[in-house]
Order: sequence, then C-alpha cells, then structure tokens
Amino acid sequence: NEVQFAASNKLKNTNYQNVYNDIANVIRENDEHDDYIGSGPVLLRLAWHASGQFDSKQEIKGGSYNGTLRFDKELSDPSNAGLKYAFDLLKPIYKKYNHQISHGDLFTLAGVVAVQEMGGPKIPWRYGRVDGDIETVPLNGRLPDANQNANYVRNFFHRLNFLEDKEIVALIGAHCVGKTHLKNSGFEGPWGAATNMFTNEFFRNLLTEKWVLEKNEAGNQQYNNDKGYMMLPTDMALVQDGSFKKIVEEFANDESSFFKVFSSAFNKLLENGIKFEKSSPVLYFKTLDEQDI
Ligand code: HEM
Ligand SMILES: NC(=O)CCn1cnc2ccccc21
Repeated sequence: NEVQFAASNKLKNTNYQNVYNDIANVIRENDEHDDYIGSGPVLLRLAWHASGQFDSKQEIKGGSYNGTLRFDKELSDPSNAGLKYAFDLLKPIYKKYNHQISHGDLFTLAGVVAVQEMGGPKIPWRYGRVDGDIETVPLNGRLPDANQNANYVRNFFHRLNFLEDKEIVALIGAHCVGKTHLKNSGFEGPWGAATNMFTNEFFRNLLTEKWVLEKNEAGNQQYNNDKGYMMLPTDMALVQDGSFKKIVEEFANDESSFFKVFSSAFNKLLENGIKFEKSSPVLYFKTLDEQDI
C-alpha cells in the first residue's frame, strides 16, 4: 500500500542545494516573524503537518506525497491554524522553479532547511513526490490532540509506523523551537523563553523546571513554570510514562543521541507511505554557514 514514485524530476541533484538556499534565505529575510523567533519553527511545523496525516489503513492515505496541504480543504483544518503564513513564504519559491519541484518535495525540504538552519542535525532527503489532485486530500482531524496522555501519544505515533518509543520522544523534541499561540491552538507561551535554536533544551526543561498545571485563557490545561515557559499535556506525558522518561533523560544528557534519532525519525516521517526508486539519490545539504553565504 505504498505510493509509487512516478515523476521524473527535471531538477538535477545539484539544483536542490539551490532550492535549499532559497528557502534558507526566506528564513533569514523573515527573522522578525513572531517577535523575532523567526520563520524556522513554523516551517518545521508545516513539514510535519504535511506528512503527519498519514494513515496506511485509510483509503486516502495522506502523507507528504501528494502535497495536499496546498489545498484550502486541508490548510483550513483547525490543526493547521497558523500554517498559511508558512505556505505563503514558500509560494514564490514554488513559482521560481516553475513545476520542476512538487509541493510535497517543497514542504518536506522546507522542514529539512528549518532544522538545519536552526542548528539541528543533518536530515537526509529524497525528491520525487508528485502533486495529487483535490481528491487525494485526507480527511481533517488526523493530526494529534495536545490534551492527551502517554498512551494516546504512543498509539498516535504507532499509526505513523513509529513503533519505538525513542523515535516518538525524539520527534516531539522539535518543541525545542517556536511557541504555542492561543489563537492557533488554544495554548499560549512561552514568551521570552521561546527559542529558534534546535537543541535538547526541551528535554532538559522537562526534567529540571518546576511545572504547575493551570487552566489558560482558552480554558485548556497547560503546564507553566515561573519563567514563562510552558508544556503541553502531551509534552508532560513524556516524563509521566516510565519508558518515555528514560529516553527524555538520555536525550537531556546527550544531545548527539537526540540528534541521531531525530534525523532518522524525521526523514521517516517525511517519507511515510512513499516507495522511492532504488536509483533515487539520498541528498544531504550544506547549511548557508557551511557555504559561507
Ligand atoms: C503529540 C504530538 C504533537 C502535538 C500534540 C503537538 C502540538 C502542538 C501545538 C498545539 C503547537 C502550537 C501551535 C500554535 O499554537 O501555533 C505545536 C507547535 C509546534 N510543533 Fe508540535 N505537536 C506534536 C508533535 C510535533 C512534531 C512531531 C513536530 C516536528 C517534528 C512538531 C513541531 C512543532 C513546532 C516546530 C511548533 C512551533 C510552531 C511555531 O512556533 O509556530 N510538533 N505543536
Ligand atoms: N523552550 C521550551 O520550554 C519549550 C516550549 N514548548 C513546550 N511545548 C511546546 C510546543 C510547541 C512549541 C514550543 C513548546
């Protein structure tokens, strides 16, 4: 039930570094977004939401292949509130490459750029996704609910074929960057503490900060500390469940271990449901800094 690789992309392997650089420059140019957190976090969330509606048991499988997040039908899913800004950042790049890159490839590549330009690990990436029509848009409501516990989180990621706790904990570690916004998700914060550097800080905060469960202005329960940080119920689930907690401790003590697991899990998320040809190359990209740009 894997989707076949269909298109022959006109871009040569080398040109994908140019696309990477164009997206990285958009992040640099939009550094004032969200009180100078910048546009990295919201582009990372776009790539995750373009891929995380995958469900191999459904007729319409979802996943990044068809690039369906481009349709309002999916972008208007309440889970995707705030992502139109990120999609609009990518539209000029889609136009520039004039149908030589698909939306699915563009959305997933943007996630790779965001992680790497925020100082995170290298993410291997392959091209070849083909835009599907509006019939391929998955039903809304397949992305996770933040008001849930550890069993919900584990079952949710099992649907995405993440059967190892390590992968699940690593992926949620992406909450080291960006923030929650009351108008998008009904959660708020952190102000001040929000970062745009991809590190293991999220895991360290989970273990070292004193968290108080409070009801926020939208009536949702969230965990707050005295520095304006916050954690979602599903974030806190990672230290409420014994197995998850051991992994949080490992990643809090060893950032390279977190990076290694995140890199392969994020690649797997972006490629869920896609069968690439044996010949399609796995690409690794240099950051702008590494190219002295
Ligand atoms: C249990 C699974 C997850 C839940 C319930 C969840 C929930 C949320 C919520 C409610 C927000 C706030 C959105 C807003 O108000 O703007 C958020 C933000 C974010 N999420 Fe997650 N998330 C999950 C997993 C992930 C994964 C797997 C990734 C990436 C690999 C990710 C990356 C992000 C990023 C980068 C932001 C910040 C976006 C911004 O600053 O605009 N999340 N998440
Ligand atoms: N720096 C931190 O305390 C992480 C803040 N944080 C906790 N859960 C989150 C979910 C999304 C974005 C940021 C989040």
